[in-house]
Amino acid sequence: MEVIPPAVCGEEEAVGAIPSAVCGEEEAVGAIPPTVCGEEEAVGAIPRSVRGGGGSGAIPHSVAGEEAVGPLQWVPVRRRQWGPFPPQCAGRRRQWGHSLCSGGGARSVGGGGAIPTVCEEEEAGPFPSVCGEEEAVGPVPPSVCGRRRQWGHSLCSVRGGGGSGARSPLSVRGGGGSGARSPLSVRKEEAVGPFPLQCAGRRKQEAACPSSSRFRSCFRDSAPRLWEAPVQELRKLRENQAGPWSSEAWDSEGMKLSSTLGHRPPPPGLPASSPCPWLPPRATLSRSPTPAPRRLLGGGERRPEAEAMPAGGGRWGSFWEQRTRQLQSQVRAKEDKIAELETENAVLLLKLAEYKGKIEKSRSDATRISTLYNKQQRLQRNTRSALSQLDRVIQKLNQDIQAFHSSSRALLRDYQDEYQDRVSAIVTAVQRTRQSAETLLACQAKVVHLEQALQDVSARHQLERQRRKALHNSLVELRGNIRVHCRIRPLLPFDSESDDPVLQSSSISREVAHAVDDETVLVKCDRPGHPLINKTYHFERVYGPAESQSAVFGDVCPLLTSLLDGYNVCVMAYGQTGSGKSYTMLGPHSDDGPVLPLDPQSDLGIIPRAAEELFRLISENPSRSPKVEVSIVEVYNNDIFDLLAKDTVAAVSGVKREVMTAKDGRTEVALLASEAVGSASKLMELVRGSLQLRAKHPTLVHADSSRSHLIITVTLTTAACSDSTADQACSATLPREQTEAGRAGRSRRTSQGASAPQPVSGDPAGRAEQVQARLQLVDLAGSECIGVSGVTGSALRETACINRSLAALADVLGALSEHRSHIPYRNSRLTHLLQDCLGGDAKLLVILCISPSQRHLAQTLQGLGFGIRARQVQRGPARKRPPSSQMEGKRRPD
Ligand SMILES: Nc1ncnc2c1ncn2[C@@H]1O[C@H](COP(=O)(O)OP(=O)(O)OP(=O)(O)O)[C@@H](O)[C@H]1O
Repeated sequence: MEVIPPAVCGEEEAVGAIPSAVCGEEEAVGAIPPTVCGEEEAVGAIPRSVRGGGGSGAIPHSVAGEEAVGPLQWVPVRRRQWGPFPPQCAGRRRQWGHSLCSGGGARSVGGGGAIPTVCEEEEAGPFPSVCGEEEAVGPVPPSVCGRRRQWGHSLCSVRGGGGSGARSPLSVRGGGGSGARSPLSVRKEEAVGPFPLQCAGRRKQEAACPSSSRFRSCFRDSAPRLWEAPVQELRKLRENQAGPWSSEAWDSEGMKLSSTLGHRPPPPGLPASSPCPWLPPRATLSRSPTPAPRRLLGGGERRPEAEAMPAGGGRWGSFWEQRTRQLQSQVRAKEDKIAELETENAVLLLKLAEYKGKIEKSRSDATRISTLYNKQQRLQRNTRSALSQLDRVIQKLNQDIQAFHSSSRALLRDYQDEYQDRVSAIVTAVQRTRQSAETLLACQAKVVHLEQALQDVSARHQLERQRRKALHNSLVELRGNIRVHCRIRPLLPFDSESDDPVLQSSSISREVAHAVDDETVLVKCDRPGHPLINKTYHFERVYGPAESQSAVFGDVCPLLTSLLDGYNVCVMAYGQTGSGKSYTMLGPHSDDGPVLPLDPQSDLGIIPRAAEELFRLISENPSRSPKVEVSIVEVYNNDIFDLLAKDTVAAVSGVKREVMTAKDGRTEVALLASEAVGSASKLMELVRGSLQLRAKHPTLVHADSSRSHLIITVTLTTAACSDSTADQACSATLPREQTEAGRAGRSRRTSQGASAPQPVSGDPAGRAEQVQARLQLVDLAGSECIGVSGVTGSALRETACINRSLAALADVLGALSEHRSHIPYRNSRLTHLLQDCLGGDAKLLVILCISPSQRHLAQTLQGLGFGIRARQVQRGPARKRPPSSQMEGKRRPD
């Protein structure tokens, strides 16, 4: 912005004629000339930051002060138009100013700014001298030189040689090289061209600058405000100079303006006495006698030419011409400066865009950073909360760990204590175990020794037992004793059903009979109100409740061998009702009766087993082929019924028969039906048929009680053999003891003159000698107590007959045991029928069946007494049956 100094204005008025160029500038004071507007726009467009930067070293000191003051003053605004000045240029300006103001000495430097003001340049006077000084000063700054060159006829044209290598500030900044120019600087130079007039070039630059219109509008807004202070000051000066200038006022105003603009030495050609270098010396001024009132020139007004120029020329004319040229060159310099500033402004705009882009980028970065920061904050909050939770968890874990450690230590201590205790206990136990092991080894040695000794003793005991048995059997054979085996049946359900209520309520055991061993029976006589009495009974064999049918038959089997050897054999089951007689002789009750063949696990009794064994033995020696005949009778109510015979008249089975004594002394049933059988099954078939006819009646004790004595007689008729042959045959079949006993018996009987005839080798009539042996299997009816069995009527009579017949049997055994002269066989048809077995030479085996139940104790004791009595019978040794021819001549009377 160009402002006309007041000094100049006053001077113009004093002169009376103001050069046109100056007038144009004066007009610009009121109305902004286009050129000035362009500069103002450039000023207004300069960013504040850039302006601030321009003051660093390159801008005179007044810039900073005025910026701080507020409204821009005219001088600082001009200085600010220089914009950012390179430091090196600042130094050159300083030199330049020094050269320009060489007459003033240090005044240019003392102005505080490195750049000489336009006023100083205006006051520089004729430039040839300046140019000479400038050349002498040194290289002109490229930017300055470049601009000077463009102006051509300006003072820079004078120093054109020196500026040949100069560049505009942009070119210097862009490349700095001598030939290289930035496109921007080139455009500017081309646009400006030879500087004809400042406005033309500026207008072109404005057109080239896209923001010039915006700058202009901005300037219009800010120009009045910017100009207000200088214009006011100028008006004040002119008003003050309305009258003739006094020397004091002149000096005062000059000094004031000089101090305002900066204290600089006056330009060459001006007297040093002038207080203001802008004003001519007071003495050289001529005042009009009637000074015209001072006024400011408005825009568009033109000072009359007569007033503009001094009338006479002369020194003032040359001054004004020089002044006009100076101002024109100054205007051109300003125009050039404006272009430069616009260029710089464009550059700054580019920078501004760049900075805006950076700012946008920075904003986006800041936004992103802010987002990240927020995320980080949230993450930190989450992390803090998580850390706090984790911290609490860690604290809890630490507490748990401490508790665990404490408990672990306690447990460890307990474990160690327990471990020590256990170890000590184990050590003690090991020591004891070692001692025990040693003791055990010693004991084991002893046990081995004792076991060997026991085995020896057992072997000796078994041997002795066998010997004793053999001796006992020999004794039995020699004495002719009746063998008595006792069998104790198990307790059965019906035993408890009919128990006495008194017994049921008491703690007395219901089982009173026990098999102590295989030869001893123990009976505990424990009755309420009576002392306990234990009675033992010894028999040849005692079977406990658990012993099977096969075990019982095992002791019967040797008698079958004796049967085949010609001995009469009788197996009789004796006992109370329900004691197991029929079970022992026949087997479990069934409607079909015992059925062969035998199952090894079968419960069949002695009769079916004996039948099968008999035919098995016969089959083993087929050379002898004995004839087997079977007869079956029952003694029912003291009558003998032939169960194999059938009364054709009465058409009933079971014919009553009578017992008779044969010529050989044997008792026989007259007209007894007998059937030859060739097999065990045939034999058992007859047995089953007979059992269908056998009298049975249920009682309170036994639901299937037999009411008769069943006698099955199996007669074996075998061809007789000589003694030697018979002995050989007998020795082959009989047990050794029996053979020996038989020999002993025969020898004894023979020596004693026994009536039994000896078998002969032949029959004088030429008939073949035959030997008969009988096997009688007797299932006696059970003795019973009438009060217990609860029978009445015919059953009562049956019971009475049964009891009487059994009593007769017991009497016979008693008589035999007591060796009475009279044996009452005929007191009962049963004893009469069994006379040969009881008192003869038959091998008699009585199987005494007893019940273990407390309820049957009396009958058990009675049965055991019968067995003991039977054992006491000494009938002499058993004998083989002689041949029939010998038997005919020997009849023994009853
Ligand atoms: N040793 C035993 N093992 C299993 N049951 C047996 C035994 N002895 C007998 N019994 C059973 O006892 C019951 C009576 O037996 P059994 O018919 O043989 O008596 P009993 O002496 O013949 O009687 P009665 O003289 O009245 O005919 C039968 O049901 C029988 O099965």
